[in-house]
Formats: sequence, C-alpha cells, structure tokens
Amino acid sequence: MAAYLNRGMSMIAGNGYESVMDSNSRQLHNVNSPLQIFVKAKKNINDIFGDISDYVVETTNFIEGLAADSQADIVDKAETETFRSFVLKINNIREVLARDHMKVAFFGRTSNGKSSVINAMLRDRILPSGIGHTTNCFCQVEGVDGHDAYLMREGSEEKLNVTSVKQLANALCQEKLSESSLVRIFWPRERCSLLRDDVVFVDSPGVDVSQNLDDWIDNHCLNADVFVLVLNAESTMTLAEKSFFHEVSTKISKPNIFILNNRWDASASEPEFLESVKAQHQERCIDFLVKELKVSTVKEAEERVFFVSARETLNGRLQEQNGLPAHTGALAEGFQARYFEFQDFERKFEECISKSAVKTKFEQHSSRGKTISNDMRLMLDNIFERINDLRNKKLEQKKLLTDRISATETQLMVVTREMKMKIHNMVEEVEQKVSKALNEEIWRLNVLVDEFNLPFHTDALVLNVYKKEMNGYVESGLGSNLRARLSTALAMNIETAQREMTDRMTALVPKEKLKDQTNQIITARNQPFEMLYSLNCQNLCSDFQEDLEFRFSWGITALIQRFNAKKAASKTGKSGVVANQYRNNGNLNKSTQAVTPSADLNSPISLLPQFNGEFTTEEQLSLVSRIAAASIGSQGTVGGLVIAGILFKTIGWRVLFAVGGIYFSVYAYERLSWTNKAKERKFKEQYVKHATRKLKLIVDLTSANCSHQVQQELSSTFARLCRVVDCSQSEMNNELKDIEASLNVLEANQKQIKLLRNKASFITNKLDTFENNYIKSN
Ligand SMILES: Nc1nc2c(ncn2[C@@H]2O[C@H](COP(=O)(O)OP(=O)(O)OP(=O)(O)O)[C@@H](O)[C@H]2O)c(=O)[nH]1
Repeated sequence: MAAYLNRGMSMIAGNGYESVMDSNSRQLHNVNSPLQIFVKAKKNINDIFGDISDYVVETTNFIEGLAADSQADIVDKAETETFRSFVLKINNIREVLARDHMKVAFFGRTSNGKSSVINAMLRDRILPSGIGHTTNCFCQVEGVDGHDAYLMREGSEEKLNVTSVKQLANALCQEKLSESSLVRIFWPRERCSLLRDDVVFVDSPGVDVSQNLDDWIDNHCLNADVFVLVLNAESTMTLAEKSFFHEVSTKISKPNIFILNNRWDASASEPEFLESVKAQHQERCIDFLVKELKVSTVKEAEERVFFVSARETLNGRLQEQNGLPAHTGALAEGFQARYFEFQDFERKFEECISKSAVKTKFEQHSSRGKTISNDMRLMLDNIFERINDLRNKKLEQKKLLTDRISATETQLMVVTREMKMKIHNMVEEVEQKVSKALNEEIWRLNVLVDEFNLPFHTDALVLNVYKKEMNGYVESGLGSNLRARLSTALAMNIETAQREMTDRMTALVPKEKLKDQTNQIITARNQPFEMLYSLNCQNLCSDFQEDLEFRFSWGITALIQRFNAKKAASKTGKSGVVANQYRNNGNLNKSTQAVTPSADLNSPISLLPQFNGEFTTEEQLSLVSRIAAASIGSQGTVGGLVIAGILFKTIGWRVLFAVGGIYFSVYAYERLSWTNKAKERKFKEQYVKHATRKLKLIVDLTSANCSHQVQQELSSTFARLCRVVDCSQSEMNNELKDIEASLNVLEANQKQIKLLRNKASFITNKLDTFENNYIKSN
C-alpha cells in the first residue's frame, strides 16, 4: 500500500508535467507502445499464416495431382479430402486472425463513469455520457480505415452516420435497443492511436440494471483480453459488481481485471480523509482480486488498482489537443497525480492487454498451425513411403524386364544360329534324298514306260498323240512315285523341325504374351506342306524322234552302227561336260529360284552319234569296214560284188551259199518279226533311252528345286517366329520405357514430397520462433 502511494508521488515529483507530455507524444506517435507487441506479433503470425496458406494450397494441389494419377493409386480419396480440409482450416484461421484484436470490456454500476473512461482513453467524446442511465446497450468502439466514423447495429450491414458524440448518443437513445445487443462504432484509426493498434473498447450498461449477466458474459466477455471494473470512488464496491465478476471468473480462467476507482477528484474536497479512504478502497479491491476472485497475486493486484478521474483526464486531453495545458481551467486539487495515475493505468493496461491478447489469441493459432503442419508432414511421410514401396516394385520389375530382354537377345542369337544350321542341314539332306530317289526312278523308267498301254500305231498323227500321252504318263508316274517315296517322311521331318523351331523360339516369349499364337505360327498354310517335283517331261522330251525303220541286225548298216555306238560311248565324256555345265548352272540358280528344267531344255543337246565325217579316219577302220563304207557310198552294188568276189574266192562257194542261206533265213525271220508290237517295243526302248538321258540332266536341278522348297518352308516358319519374338521384344521394350517413365514420375514426386516436408518443418520452426518471441517470453 505504501509502495503504491509513494509511486504516484515520486512520479509527480520526478518528471511532473513534462512526463505527461512525453506520454502524450508517445501515445500520438505510437512509438514503443506495449501494444506494438501485439501489432508486430499479429503481422508476424499473419505473414506466417500467409506462407502456411501458400504451402497448404501447393501441397493440396500436388496431392490432388497424385490422386488424379489413377495408375499410381498412391493417394486415396479420404487423404485428398483431408488435405482440402487443411486449406479450409487455414483460411478460417486467417479470417479469424484478420479479425483478431485486443478487446477491453468495461463494467460497473450505472454512472460510475465507464463511458467517460473510454472517452478519456480515446481522447474524444465518442461515447455518450451523462447523469443517470445513459448506456442502454453494449457499445463497441473499433478502428476503421478512412476518415469517416459510422456505426452499425447488430444484425445489420447498414452504416449509420455518426458525426458527433451527441448524434451517436441520440441515435442510441432513439433506437431503444435491447441491453444485450451490440452497437459497433467504427472510428477512424487516424484519430486515435489505441484504435490504430487494434484495441477494441466495449462499453456496457450498468451491471446493476440488468438481470441478463450470463448472456452478457457469453456474448461479450469470452473473447475479452482485459476487463476494467469502473467503480465510483465515492462509494464502496457493490454486490452487483462483485457478483458479475464472480460470474466472469467462473467462465474465464484467470481474467485480467483492472479496477479503476473513478471520480477520485470528488475526494479532493475532503483531503483529511483522502489517504485513509484510498487505503480502504485499495485494500478492498486487492482483497477482491486476490482472495475472492483468486485471479492474481497481491503484487499483481497492487498494479491493477488505480484512483483516477476520467472526466478530468478527458478534459485535460481535449485541452491539450487545443494547444492548451491539460490543467487549464478550474480543476480540483491533485489533478496532476490523478492525471498521471490514469496514464499509469493506461501503460499497465496496454502491457497487459498486448501480452494477454498475443497469448490467448495467437498461441492458439500458432498451435493449430503447428498441428496442421505436423499432420501434413506425417501424411506426406506416409505418402512418401508408399511411393517408395511402389518405386522399389517398379525397380524390381525394371531389373527383371531388363534381364529378360538381354537374355532374350542372347538366346535369340543362339537359336537363330542353330536354326540356320538346322535348315541348312535339312536342305542338304532333302537334296540328297530327292537326287537319290529321282536317280532310282530314272533307272527304273523302263518299268514305268512298259506299263504304258495306249494303242500304238506308226501313223505319224497317232504317234504324235502317243508321244504326248507318254510324256504325260511318265511325268505323273515319276511324280507320284517320288511323292510316295519322299513326301510323307519329308512332311514329318519338316513338321518336326517346325515344332522344334517353334518350341525354341516361343520359349523366348513370355507365356502371358504368347496366348494361342503358337499354332497360328506353324499353321500359316491350310494344307500340310507338299513337295512339288517339276519334271515337265512334255518339254523335256519334246525333241524325241523315234526311229522305226526295219534294220536287219546283221546287216552291214547295223554292224556299222553297232561299231559307231561303241565310239559314241567314248564320246559321252564330251556330252557329259556339257551336261555338267548345265548342272552347275542349275546349282548356281537353286538358291534364288526354282528353275524349270524345260526352259533350258527346249534346245536339247544332241547326244546321238554323228555319222557324217566321224568314221572317216582310216586307221580306225578295218578293211571290211572300209569296203562296207565304200559299198554304201556306191549304192551297195559295186561294193557288194567286190565283197562277194573276195568271199567267193576265199572260202568257196558251198560255204558261201550255206552262210548265205542262213543269213537270208535270219533276215527273213527278222523281217517277219518286225510287227506293230515290235515297233512299239522299239519305240519304248528308244523313248526310255532318250528320257533317261534327259531326266538325268535335271536330277540336280530338281533336287535343288525341292531343297529350295523345303528351305522356303522352314525359313518362312522361322521368319514368322522371329516376328513373334520381335513383337514380344518390342512390347517388352515399350513396357520398360513405361516403367522408366513411371519411375521418373515417382522420383519427381518423392523429390517434391521431400521439398514439401522441408517446407512443413520450416513453417513449424517459424511458428516455434514466433512462440519463443511473443508467447513464451511473456
Ligand atoms: N466528478 C466526476 N464526474 C464524473 C467522472 N467521470 C464521469 N463523471 C460523470 O458521471 C456521469 C456519468 O458518467 P458516465 O460516463 O455516463 O457513466 P457511465 O458509467 O457510462 O453510465 P451509464 O452509461 O449510464 O452506465 C457523467 O455526468 C459524468 O460527467 C469523474 O471522474 N469525476
């Protein structure tokens, strides 16, 4: 108590009026005001929540992007909704933040001077004050940008013009508002530093005139940072005032309550009781705060009880605004002390309300901001882990696929090499088999020709038809014989080779991709493979010329022919060279295209012995031959006589006649045996000889042609299989590209999540710093 009394006196003795003026200056310029703690804290937390808002929107957009990526399936709907709810929550906090201010509510009995205290603090007659029950509803004074003041009634957006305190008072009186209702008075911030610093003042009707104290507390007190109990220093604290604050302290934990013993100027008229009355009020007030309400310690309570005169303070301040000293005019004794005590109250009030509002309002926001930031970081952690799992799976898939592609390439090379070798071997084998079979068939050609039984006649026209039929018969006969000998085994070999080829190649294709393609690959043709033997006897034997003239086998011409036949045999070497040339040409062409033998045999090489000039070499001829030749050359007459004469002389006429008789008999026999049947036999014999010779020429060509067909068949099957493997490889490569693209996206997402997590940590740190600077330091 003594300390309190000394406080006021020492302040007055120390700085006096100068201190008052300094304080005014501080108020006007708002420099170093304790309210700046709230102002700075509000700006700081607003900036932080601006960052949080950007962060939450960025994160939510990112999460929505992830959710939209249907293939990844990383984020579910509920998570997206949660992120969206964060955006709403932050927006709500920002809205509340924008409305956050320091709120002080004034309570007390009617006419204690509540309105006067507010006016004194605001340095203007904003609120109506007067004798009796003036304030009939709650009046909230708050700052507004701009130059114009206005008021708004509760539940209405209509701005009512307020040009003066009198008009305002009149307006309130005329409206006859309910005592719990609120009238908001918007006063230009530029006209009052407290309003500029976001302090909102709430005036109330007298606590003694209302029964709705609970409603008051619920509607107007719960968000108040400071309560000011305005007492009339001329009387003691009433039960109504005490009851109200008892109610307040049950609903609000440790409310900040200041007690102003107003109208202290009235005590100046009785100076002898001044100190004792003041001490009595002081004690009662401290007891009320400490013992009854239990909202502060004694030390704190001593700093919360003041003895002031609102009316004097307001008048003094208005004088100052007019350029006059505050004490101008008729003032009661002790004005300076009361004026200073009012300022002291204001300073302590500002410190209290600033710290309290920062704590009660921003601590909650900061805590919610940190919770949201932490929740988001946890959710991002979960999503990061899910992406990591997915990424590991994709990496595993990539590795398997890469290994598979590489193994397939290696295997394909091996299988291709082996299959080429197999096709080569098979082609050679087929060539040998066909060659062997065809040679055997040619060797047995006479059997085939003998079985041809079309009626034979030497008539040129009939013979021509006979030859054509014979050619056709031989061609189809040889063909069917070859087919019977080779086709079944060949078809089986080819199918086996194709099956093996397919098995080897399809092993390189993943089973799931293979489906039912295997059979389609092999059965590209509807019919099983069948070899075509292009013998074309029609063309091959088109140059066949039969010789059906009767020739006595012991006649001179026949003997000469027999002799020349031997010679012709020695000439086959020459014709063989030609044939070999033909064969070689055929071999050269076989790998590119099947060659039709008839095309090259239209001008067959004549292998028949040449009579003209071949036997004219004299040392090769015997004497008889020379004579016979001479006899042929002279139409047989002279030659015959010469030979007869020589023989007559040499062996005698009897022997000669006997031999002649036998010779003639043989001649007669042969002549008589030269029937149509004999001619047919002779024809067939000549045909077999001719066809054998011609067919032998095309053995290599035909076998090459057949092997080529086999090569074509197997190569095309292999090519089809290669295409299947190629398709599978290209599918696998595409799959690999897809996986790599997914991995890139996942890695980019992880990178972004890391960034967002860091941002969340950064925001949490900012809020921690904010709490350290503004909340924990209080
Ligand atoms: N002498 C003196 N009179 C004062 C002081 N403060 C206020 N008054 C007067 O007391 C009367 C009531 O003041 P108000 O400010 O209207 O009191 P109030 O508590 O707001 O009253 P209601 O609005 O009716 O609840 C007015 O006539 C003021 O001039 C003061 O410090 N000293």
